[in-house]
Amino acid sequence: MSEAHLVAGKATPRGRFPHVKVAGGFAYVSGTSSRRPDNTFDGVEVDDLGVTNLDIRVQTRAVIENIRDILAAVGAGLEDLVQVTTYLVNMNDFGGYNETYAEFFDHDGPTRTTVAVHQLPHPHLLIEIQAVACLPGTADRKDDA
Ligand SMILES: O=C(O)C/C=C/C(=O)C(=O)O
Repeated sequence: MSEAHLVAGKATPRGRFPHVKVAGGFAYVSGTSSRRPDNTFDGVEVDDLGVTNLDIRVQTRAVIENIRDILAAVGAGLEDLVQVTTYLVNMNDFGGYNETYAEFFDHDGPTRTTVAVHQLPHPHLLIEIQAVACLPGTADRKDDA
């Protein structure tokens, strides 16, 4: 038994899949980017000369905040995350990503894996994160007992 959710107010998925699926006391969040509901992106600026500047810190923050909003729709929060997989298009961005990540999580946070991939679904994207949370109030959580 599982329950798929499209979350109002978040960017519409670019394909036929939900933002998050709840199953077995866990919430599985689809790959999430810095895309805004109007399909523009946080962490993307075009200057007066038409040069596009991409900011890994701004994108990382926006991704995590989008995941926070998606989790809120199923009654969970960033503190409930148990596993995170991060996709970067360039490992040179690891430092900026890692610094911003540390503003949200510590060593007691979710397990994490970070990999570099050839491309993400839009050329302005530097980062995408997929995550799993353990829902509050489920039998798997010792701290709810
Ligand atoms: O929603 C986005 O902006 C990026 C994520 C897309 C996917 O992960 C996907 O289409 O599978």
